[in-house]
This record gives sequence, C-alpha cells and structure tokens, in this order.
Amino acid sequence: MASKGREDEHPSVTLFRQYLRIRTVHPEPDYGTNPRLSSLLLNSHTDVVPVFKEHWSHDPFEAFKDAEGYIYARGAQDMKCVSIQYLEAVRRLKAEGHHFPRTIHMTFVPDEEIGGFQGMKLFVQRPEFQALRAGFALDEGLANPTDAFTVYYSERSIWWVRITSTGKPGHASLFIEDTAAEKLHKVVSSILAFREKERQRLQSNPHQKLGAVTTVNLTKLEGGTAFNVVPATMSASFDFRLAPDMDLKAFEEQLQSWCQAAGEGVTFEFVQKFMEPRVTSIDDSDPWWAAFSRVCKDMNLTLEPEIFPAATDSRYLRKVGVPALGFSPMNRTPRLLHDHDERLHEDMFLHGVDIYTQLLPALASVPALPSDS
Ligand SMILES: CSCC[C@H](NC(C)=O)C(=O)O
Ligand SMILES: [Zn+2]
Ligand SMILES: [Zn+2]
Repeated sequence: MASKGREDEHPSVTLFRQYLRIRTVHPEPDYGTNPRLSSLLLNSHTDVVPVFKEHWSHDPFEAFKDAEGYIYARGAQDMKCVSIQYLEAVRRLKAEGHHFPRTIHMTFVPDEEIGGFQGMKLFVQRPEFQALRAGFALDEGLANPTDAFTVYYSERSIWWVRITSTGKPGHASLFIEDTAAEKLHKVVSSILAFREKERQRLQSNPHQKLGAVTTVNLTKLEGGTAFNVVPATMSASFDFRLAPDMDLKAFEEQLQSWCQAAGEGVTFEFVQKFMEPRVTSIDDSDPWWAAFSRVCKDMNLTLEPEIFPAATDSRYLRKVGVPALGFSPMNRTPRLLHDHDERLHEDMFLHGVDIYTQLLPALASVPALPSDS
C-alpha cells in the first residue's frame, strides 16, 4: 500500500519510513542535525511562591480540575505549565521522528522566585552552562487576558535600596533638632515625588506599558523602640524597577543627591542591584525573532511585545549574551501568578503545547549565524 502512514502501522515501521525520508544522499547528505550550531535553550523554573491556603477555593497542591476544565494550583501559570508544555512538545516532535539542525536543551532551574542566586545566576557562570552553547532562549512570560499573547524582550532592572537616616536622639516631649525621622521623611518625599511623576507618565499615555516606566514602592519602614524616645536611626526600604532605557549610573547619583539634600548622616545601600539590562531584538531582520514571529503569524496568534515589569531568570541569560524571549502561551487568561486561585484552563494548556510544537522546529532550524562560528 502506498499511503504515507497508516493509523494501525507498527511504530517501528513508521520510524523506519521517517528515517528513509531523510535525504542522506551524497554528495551533500542531509544528516539533519548540526551540533556546531548554537543551541536553543528552553528554560523554566521549578519553584513556586507560597500560598495562603485559606483564600483558595481548592487545595493549591492538588491540581483540582473543575467541571469547566480550569486547573487550580500554585504554579499552574507560573510556570509549571510551561515546563510540561516544553516536554510535551519535544516528546511529540521526537515521536514524529523530527530532527533539527540546532540542539534543543531544557533547563529546569531552582530559586527563580527568590532571585535565582543559587539558580540561574550561578548556573550561567558554570562550565556546564557554557557547554550547552545556547544561542537563544525561551523563558517565562505572563498571561494576557485579551485575545493577544504577550512576548517579553527585556525587563526592568530590580534595585532594592535601604535608606538609613541617623540623627539626634532624646526625649520625645522636646523639639529635638536634626532627627533621623525628619531627614528620612525628606528622602521618602523626594522618592515618592519621583514615583508620582512616573505614575503620571504611565497614566497620561494609553500606549505606554508598565515595563517602559520606572516604578518604586516604599515597602519597609524600620526604627524606633518606644513612643517617648526619639530614635537615633531609622530606615526606609524601596523596591525600584528601572526601565531599560534609564541611565542607571545617573539614577544612582540622583539617589545620592536626594540623600545629601536631606541632611547629614543619610546614607543608602543596595540589597539588590541589577546593572546590566539587555534588550533582545524584535526586529524583523533578527533571525530568531523572524522565526518566532513567523510561526505566531502562521498560527494566527497576535503578539504584543513588551518589557517584563518584574524580574525573571531571563536577565541572567541576556547578561551573558544569550538573547531570550519571555513567553508563556496563555491568552484570554487572567494574570493569576502569585495570586490566590492561580489556575489555567486545560484547553489553554493544550493549545500551548501546539504552539511550542510549531515554535521549536522553527527556532531549532534557524540557519547558521555569524555568531555560530
Ligand atoms: C529578587 S528576584 C524576585 C523575582 C520576582 N519575579 C517575579 C516574576 O515576580 C520579582 O520581580 O519580584
Ligand atoms: Zn515565574
Ligand atoms: Zn513568580
């Protein structure tokens, strides 16, 4: 019989016939793979954030599926869905006997949710990472509640800054001069005024996205021991997320001058300071982006490229020169990462597998690039 493949054909026969179709004919045999090319890296993190169980409709670690098909679990969106979608897509492609010029590696890394210090940050410095010869990476993105899919090509730099103010202590019934609290208040006001400017900048332009502006939030105030004792030290902690086009050095000087303007004895320290933001090309002339966007176009997926508002392991990959796109294939899905009742519809999960099944062959077949040699 002349059919291309029968439903009931023995899998070994199917495999044999697939092998026969690869044109390994001289003088230019197509051996399919080319290990000299850089690889495609599919990254996902295995850790998840804590839960407040009492706020969940179902046990967050049971993966309960309701009658409509929604699967409730911590990690359903962030990002255990993506890990299994990668595996399922690769499994399908292998079962169909596909080979691609570029090797596909999958990494399942720890500790992303707490900064990746013992995870991706460390891993990218290791010889084992170099040995993967990653040329391009996919990593996590965010769900999009509309029909579109968001793809992230950069992210904001995370700075955690503690401002410490020192001043004269004394009895709290007096007008003590030069107190730590007054000076801290000045710096807090300067930073919150900057925050308001950025907030206005975001609000005044409906096309402006969160990732393109700088946010800052006052997240901790510490100091003082008793109501009637003016403390000698007080501190305020801020979570800054700096847009990739910010001049980071200039902004550090700005922080310095806000502290100086507040008075003597006001200093700041970094608890976290990312200084090397990188942007992955989303220009049609870029072969990786061209492959990624072409598949999405062919599948009728609308893409919305954005800057990731928070921090992911992509920052470490981009920093060592591996272009990375953050993409979690979930549209028409509310963003529930880190939230109560994090959930994903099973159809959306399966659609994601279909998307990766198309994306991976295209990315793993990007022709040799100058950077490959
Ligand atoms: C210190 S790294 C923390 C990482 C976390 N990432 C996300 C995606 O929430 C964040 O941006 O706060
Ligand atoms: Zn995540
Ligand atoms: Zn997360």
